[in-house]
Amino acid sequence: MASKNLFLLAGDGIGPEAMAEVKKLIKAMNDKLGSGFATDEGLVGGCAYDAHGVAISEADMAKAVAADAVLFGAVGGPKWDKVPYEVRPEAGLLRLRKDMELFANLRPAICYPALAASSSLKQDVVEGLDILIVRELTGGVYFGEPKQIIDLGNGQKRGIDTQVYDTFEIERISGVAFELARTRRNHVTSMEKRNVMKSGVLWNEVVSQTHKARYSDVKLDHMLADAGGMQLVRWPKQFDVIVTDNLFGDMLSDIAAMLTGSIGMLPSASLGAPDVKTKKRKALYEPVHGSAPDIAGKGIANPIAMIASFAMCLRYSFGMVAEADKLEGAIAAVLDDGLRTKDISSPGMTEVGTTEMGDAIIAKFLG
Ligand SMILES: NC(=O)C1=CN([C@@H]2O[C@H](COP(=O)(O)OP(=O)(O)OC[C@H]3O[C@@H](n4cnc5c(N)ncnc54)[C@H](O)[C@@H]3O)[C@@H](O)[C@H]2O)C=CC1
Ligand SMILES: CC(C)CC(=O)C(=O)O
Ligand SMILES: [Mg+2]
Repeated sequence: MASKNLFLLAGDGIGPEAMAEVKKLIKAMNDKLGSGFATDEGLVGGCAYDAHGVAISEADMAKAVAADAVLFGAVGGPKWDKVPYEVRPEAGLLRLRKDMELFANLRPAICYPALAASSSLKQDVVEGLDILIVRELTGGVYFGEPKQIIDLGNGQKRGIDTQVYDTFEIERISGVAFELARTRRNHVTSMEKRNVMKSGVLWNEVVSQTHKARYSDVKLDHMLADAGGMQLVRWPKQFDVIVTDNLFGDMLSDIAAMLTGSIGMLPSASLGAPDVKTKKRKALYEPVHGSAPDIAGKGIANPIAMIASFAMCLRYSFGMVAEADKLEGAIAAVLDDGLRTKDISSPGMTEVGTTEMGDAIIAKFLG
């Protein structure tokens, strides 16, 4: 069987702790199921800066581009707060997204039945929740130029970021959202701020045109992004697929994370366009959370977001749908058994560390 080449970038903070659980899972799949994964590892973020003075080396960038899929942990932390902006840890992740042209970031927020009572929201608000945020990932204010701080010479400085979207960027991300909606509950909500932003006006127009031209069978709603944030915590089950820009998608998915119990639960897939000849798409899989410096090194991080990101990798990069379903089922089953990391723990549950949670999920998956 041809190898499935995975490039692992664990990063900083809890990144390596969560990635360790996925490495155990990959080894178990190779040893017990003959899954045929070949892995290589590189440095990204603060650890890459410490080693090479950049947030990702050219050699590791080349490996990421060449891999069938990249698994990414998390980057950043207070240790690197003062490094030059261009080489800050987060720049490594942004470069991966941009250079690999990973324009579509899928962030599913699913409330596992066992966690419905432990959300900070009322049980009936989150029970059965299954929404998908489709975040545009290579445009908007994260990448728009100019992006600078200028000295105004009067004791004042001016910080500038630029929100830019072209028609094709909005068209292709809304196409992804409509296609995915057709496999779900056939409903897309587009979020922008057309009341204050020109890019929001264009976003709204292009999503509507794309809908009319190719996806009129899908229900489409438009919502201002601030109201969308409010509706997400008021009655999130009104949504199926949310499509939004890079910045709003970042913020709305952190909000959605708390509907599921913890940000330690939310996986994501960042996908490029399918290659015209091979149909393969570049892909990077990462938890929605960051490096969590406050809990790094304590062995208490929730590895579920990272493991569920690997499940998305099985599904989207390798077509291993049965294995992906089984892995997601193993996560649900372990939660049903009452196992909880600290972030999702509640009275009467069995609190476990990162390693125990990983081991339990792997055992269920193989069992
Ligand atoms: N994709 C990435 O690599 C991201 C990196 N970051 C970076 O991470 C650093 C910390 O950022 P924060 O704003 O604190 O966000 P964060 O997501 O790292 O942490 C926010 C809170 O959630 C908790 N948390 C996060 N993941 C968890 C997990 N798996 N299990 C249990 N608890 C978890 C943390 O302990 C913390 O209290 C910053 O340098 C930031 O730039 C932030 C977001 C994404
Ligand atoms: C570059 C990242 C640190 C931004 C972020 O928070 C995210 O993509 O979730
Ligand atoms: Mg974020």
